[in-house]
Amino acid sequence: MTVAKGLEGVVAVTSEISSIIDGVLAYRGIDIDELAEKASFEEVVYLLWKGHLPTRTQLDELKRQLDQYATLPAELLEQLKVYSKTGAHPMAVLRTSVSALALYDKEADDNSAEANEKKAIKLTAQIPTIITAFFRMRKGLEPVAPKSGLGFAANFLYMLTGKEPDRVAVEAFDKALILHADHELNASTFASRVTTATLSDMYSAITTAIGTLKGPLHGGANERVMAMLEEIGSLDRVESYIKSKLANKEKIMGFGHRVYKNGDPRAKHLREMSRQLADLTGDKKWYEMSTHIERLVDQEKGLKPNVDFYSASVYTYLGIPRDLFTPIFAMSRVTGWTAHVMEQYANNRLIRPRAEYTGPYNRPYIPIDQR
Ligand SMILES: CC(=O)SCCNC(=O)CCNC(=O)[C@H](O)C(C)(C)COP(=O)(O)OP(=O)(O)OC[C@H]1O[C@@H](n2cnc3c(N)ncnc32)[C@H](O)[C@@H]1OP(=O)(O)O
Ligand SMILES: O=C([O-])CC(=O)C(=O)O
Repeated sequence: MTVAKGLEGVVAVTSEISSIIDGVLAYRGIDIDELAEKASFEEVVYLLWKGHLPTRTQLDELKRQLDQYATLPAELLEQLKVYSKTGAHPMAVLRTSVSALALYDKEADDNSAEANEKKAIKLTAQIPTIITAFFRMRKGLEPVAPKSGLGFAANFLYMLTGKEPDRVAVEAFDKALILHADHELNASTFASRVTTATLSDMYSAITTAIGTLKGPLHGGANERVMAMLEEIGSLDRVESYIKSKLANKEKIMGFGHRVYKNGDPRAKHLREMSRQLADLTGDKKWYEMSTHIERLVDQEKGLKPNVDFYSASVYTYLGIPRDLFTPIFAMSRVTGWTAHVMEQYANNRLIRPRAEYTGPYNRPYIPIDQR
């Protein structure tokens, strides 16, 4: 057997959803650079699920359904109140809450294409409500109910703060959601497909995916980037901090990638957004520290920033607390996960690789009294 450690280079499925070819990321064949500049998040969601861009009528209908399903079951809101007193991380709360949503959906175990399309909409609509309700309850505040007609990005910021956000914040946040929506066979998407391939249900697959995204080598890196920026604290401390981490062979969060070796095409958009928000807020510290780190890590290790690096400063400039960064990633990526779940059901085969056994052979069973 040849072992591909970490499954590097292994092509495990065929997919029509997103591609990374020669460092270019495309959703359904459309370059992410174009989508980031021209599309809205809802258009991208439709594109990922249906394979083509929506007409105005189709887009309005999707927005209507996202509004319709954004409210949470009352029982889950009660549960969230309990979770808000535990000190739990929002990703743990999101994982548990998405699993719990299945208990209140009569179609949870219906794996038909129609039921799965509806569940994809429900999950996408409800995750922002879970994140924001938990965030507010944790601060002793009442949750803010979703407001129809605001749009997905604006509604999240509204439910977070209780105030309608300004246009610049909405546009930046919408673009960040587009950039995070799908990414070929990344670890959490793969995990969701493994669960789906046993013919389990969509809620199980998305619960699996959230648990996988949470790790610091994947989506959890964005929160760690901000923790690092805060620990460094000022521009003049960047060089000694980074050089000493690298000398100790420690990883710098937000750098490196399994697939991109010459840079992640999403990072330039997030860098530019960080620059613009730094200008707008008049607080250039996080942006200047980030660009300095980027220069140093490239110079010392030849590593480039991934999607998680500049999203940290972007979300901070938008006033979003650090431990919501990965839940926000999940709130966008659930659209890609559900697209992959539906694609997997449509052409399923159990995913079951092999392991090369490296343990001992031919050992006798020793009775318990003789051990
Ligand atoms: C949305 C996302 O999931 S994007 C990725 C988010 N994760 C992070 O930002 C965490 C930091 N980055 C990493 O840990 C890695 O680059 C990964 C997990 C993203 C990719 O990992 P792999 O493809 O397995 O690469 P691997 O970890 O084997 O790294 C190869 C070499 O580059 C080094 N390296 C990779 N990333 C980094 C980093 N961020 N900082 C310092 N060194 C690094 C490794 O130490 C290793 O060096 P060595 O050959 O001297 O041992
Ligand atoms: O593709 C990966 O390995 C990780 C990543 O960038 C993503 O999930 O967006």
